[in-house]
Amino acid sequence: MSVYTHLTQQDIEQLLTRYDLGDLTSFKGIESGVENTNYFLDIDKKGHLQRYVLTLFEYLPADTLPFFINYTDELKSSGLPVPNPVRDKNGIALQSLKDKPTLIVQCFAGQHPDARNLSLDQCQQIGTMLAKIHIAGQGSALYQENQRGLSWLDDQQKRLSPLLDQDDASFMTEHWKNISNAIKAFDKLPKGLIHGDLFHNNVLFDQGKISAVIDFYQACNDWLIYDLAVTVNDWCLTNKLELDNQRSQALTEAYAQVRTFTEEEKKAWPLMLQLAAFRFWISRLITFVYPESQMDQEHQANLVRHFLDPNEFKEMLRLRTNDFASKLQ
Ligand SMILES: Nc1ncnc2c1ncn2[C@@H]1O[C@H](COP(=O)(O)OP(=O)(O)O)[C@@H](O)[C@H]1O
Ligand SMILES: N[C@@H](CCOP(=O)(O)O)C(=O)O
Repeated sequence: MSVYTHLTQQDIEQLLTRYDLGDLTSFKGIESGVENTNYFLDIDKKGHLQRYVLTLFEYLPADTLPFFINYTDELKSSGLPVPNPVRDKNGIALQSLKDKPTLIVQCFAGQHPDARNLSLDQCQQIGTMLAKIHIAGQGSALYQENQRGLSWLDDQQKRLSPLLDQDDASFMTEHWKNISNAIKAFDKLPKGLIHGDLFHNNVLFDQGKISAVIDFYQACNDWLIYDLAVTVNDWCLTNKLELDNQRSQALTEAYAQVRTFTEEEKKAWPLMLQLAAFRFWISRLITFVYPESQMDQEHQANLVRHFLDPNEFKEMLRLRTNDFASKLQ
């Protein structure tokens, strides 16, 4: 499970004294997280039980968090179902617990959709939602560099390739050379605030409708069409990891109903699918090759981490490179 930092009832009750939320009735570590430590908190306020999610950030430094707080506040103000942090009695969102930056957010109802059984309707809903997220971000003054953008990818592929077997190393180097060269031809792709990690396990559905989009901690300014490619690469797959054309069409057409694609975005689409596959191949490889690198000893001892299979994205990269049929309408 991915609860890296263990909390006692006393730890949480102490934190709650800063808020006006009510009394803790129970709490439970959330096993499904990947990056951070999350707990469900059940809190009773005058006989009314409310559930919250407490997050301790294991890697993100406190000074990066105001961006995410402000961004989710803005999205919430635009009427989108995203968890923005609860404020304490002094109006402050960002706290610290066990020396980790800490936030409490509202817990939304609903379940993650079943990865093996994503329906056309769910794909349409997420396409519409992503376009609304992009439109909502268009007027924002907020800015955050993509920490997993082109220069990070360039550094990481140099660092990783000597550690891979020869076939994988040359596959990586060659694909990166092609992708990073091809991107230079596109200098007018619309940019804005993106989610950056809109996988199905960052979305909740309740009674058939999206009830929440969560985990904005990869959000940043980057190409909007790249965000769509990240989403399609997770939501629109056959069981062989090819693009499922029906789902992909449903998702991208629903998106385009809200935000029209530019001609340059249409041309860049096959490349963006490759870039998105490359990005997650790299980030998943890092957790395999350097699983301990970002963690201190105390946390390693507590840890059974969810390892996500990098080879899925390597295979996706191979398939997307040879896929000449995928088009945006
Ligand atoms: N606001 C929320 N409402 C409901 N469930 C949530 C909320 N935040 C997190 N969760 C649950 O906790 C799990 C882990 O949260 P997530 O933010 O994805 O963690 P990580 O960044 O560690 O992957 C989610 O998959 C979801 O089931
Ligand atoms: N959705 C990602 C997991 C989160 O990626 P990270 O780069 O934010 O650690 C995946 O499935 O690989």
